[in-house]
This record gives sequence, C-alpha cells and structure tokens, in this order.
Amino acid sequence: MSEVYLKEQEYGKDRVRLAKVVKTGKWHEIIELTVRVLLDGEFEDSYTKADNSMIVATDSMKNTIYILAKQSSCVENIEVFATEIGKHFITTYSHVHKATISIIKHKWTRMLIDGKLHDHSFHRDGEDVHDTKVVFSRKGVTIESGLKNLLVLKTTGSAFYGFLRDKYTTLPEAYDRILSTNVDATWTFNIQNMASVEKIPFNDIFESIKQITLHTFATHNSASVQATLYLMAKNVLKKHSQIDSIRYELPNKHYFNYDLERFGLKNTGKDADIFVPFSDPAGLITATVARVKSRL
Ligand SMILES: O=c1[nH]c(=O)c2[nH]c(=O)[nH]c2[nH]1
Repeated sequence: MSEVYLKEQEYGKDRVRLAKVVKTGKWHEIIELTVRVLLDGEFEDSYTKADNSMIVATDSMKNTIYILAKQSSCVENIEVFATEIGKHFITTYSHVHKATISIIKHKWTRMLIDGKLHDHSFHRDGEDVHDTKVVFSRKGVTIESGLKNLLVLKTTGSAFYGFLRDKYTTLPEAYDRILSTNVDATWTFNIQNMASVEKIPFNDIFESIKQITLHTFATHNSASVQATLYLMAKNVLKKHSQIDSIRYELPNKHYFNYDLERFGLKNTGKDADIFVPFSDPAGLITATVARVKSRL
C-alpha cells in the first residue's frame, strides 16, 4: 500500500440543542440555538497512533457549551456567544489551534395577545433562521453570518426573456411570471480586532439585511434571478460598511402555467391564473458580491 498521511482533521460536537430563558420580572425572553463546535490542532496521534491523550472529549465540549450559555450575558447575540465559545477552547488548551463554532438561532416570535405583546408566550412565524460561523484561532477571528431558508414569492414584476436559444431550448419567453425563491444569504464581516467584535450590532445588521432582501425582491422589476440577486447584494454592501462580501444562493422555484387549453380554457398571458408549483427540479442561482477593494 502506498504511504498515507493525515491531511486534515476537525472534530467536535454537532447538533447541540440549547434553550435559554432570560427573565426580567414577568417579561421573559427565549433563545433557542443549535450549536456545532469543531477543533483543529495537535490531534494527529489520535488518528495515526490511537493515542487519545490529547482528545478533548466531545462530551466535554457539549458540557462546555451549556456552562458558557449559563455564564454568558450574550447568548442572544450568536456571533458574540460563538466568539466566547471559540475563545474558551483556544485559551484553555494550548494544543488547540483553531475552533470553528457554528450556531443556528431558531425563531421564536412573541405573541400579540389582545393587542399587547405577551410577556412569556411565543410562536414560530416562519422557518427562516439567523446563523453564524466563527473561526477562532491565535491569529484572530473571522465571522460570517447568514439568513437561511426565507421563502418568498411575488405574483408579478418578474420576467425572463432574451436568453440564449438553441436546438435544446423549449422554455417560452416570459414577460410576466411568478417569482419564488428560498433565500440563503451569507455575509462576511470585516473584523479589525477582537475588541471590535462586541461593538458590531450583529442582530440589527441581520434584521436590516433581511429587510433589504425583502424590499429588493418586492420592488425590483426583475429581468432574471441573477439581476435581482446582484441588486440585493449591492444594496446590502452599500448600507453596511462592516460587511466585506455577501453570497446569495437563490433557487428558482418554478410555477408553470397549467395547460388548460386542452379543456377549452384560456390560461396563458393575461388569462394565466392557474399554476403548478414545482418543488423539483429548481434553478439555482448563486453569486458572491464583494467590494472592489477586497478583490484579490
Ligand atoms: O431568472 C432566471 N434565470 C435563469 O437562468 C433561468 N433559466 C430558466 O430556465 N429560467 C430562468 N430564470
């Protein structure tokens, strides 16, 4: 057998589910997270020599997440909480060189009951989530955050025509179509130093990016998903100087007119009102847009 070596490794605990209730008198907050911790460092012997002496047990990592959640005052700020977790592993274990912490924040929206925000009851109003990935090493910290799984649809204000036609093309030109996508966006922060991390209003930036994404989707007279994606990204980078780049992944969730001509019913052009939503296949339009100064 040819010689082999351990090219890379990361290990840790995944899918650690955690909820924290913060009580201010009768006013309660609920924060529900799913956390992943992955460590890189001097772990080679555990793979190549079955030497476990350097392994921080993934069970201990799980305990650490709950302990830090108890002690932290920033759990609702997932970028800061992930940084606290990463810092813990790097400062506690000299043989850990890099900690990658990923957190998903699940949505709990306060109920509006009898016209008033309820102090301790919440509901899930959509499956979209805020997530983050923080890489903490002795060299510094990188933070990327995201908005995932935001399902949107518009019934007009979208066209797709003028595309390349050849012998394989059957798609008719569309001058007015339904546009629907499930937005996945990931943005990278420009972090100058550790002290700046706590000053960045991560949650406000998340809400603003969500709003810019929705506003652009709703108001852009779309020539294609590509053109709408680019405009979303441009609008985000224009508003948020702390962000270096943003990547969108936008599936084009097709809604095609159902063929009712067979039954003597008009269902095309201005008469189109019955559509078939297709879950598969979908187009997939992806792009990363960055500031010119950060171009390599
Ligand atoms: O906005 C679109 N972009 C495409 O690249 C494409 N391709 C396609 O079949 N429909 C669409 N729509």
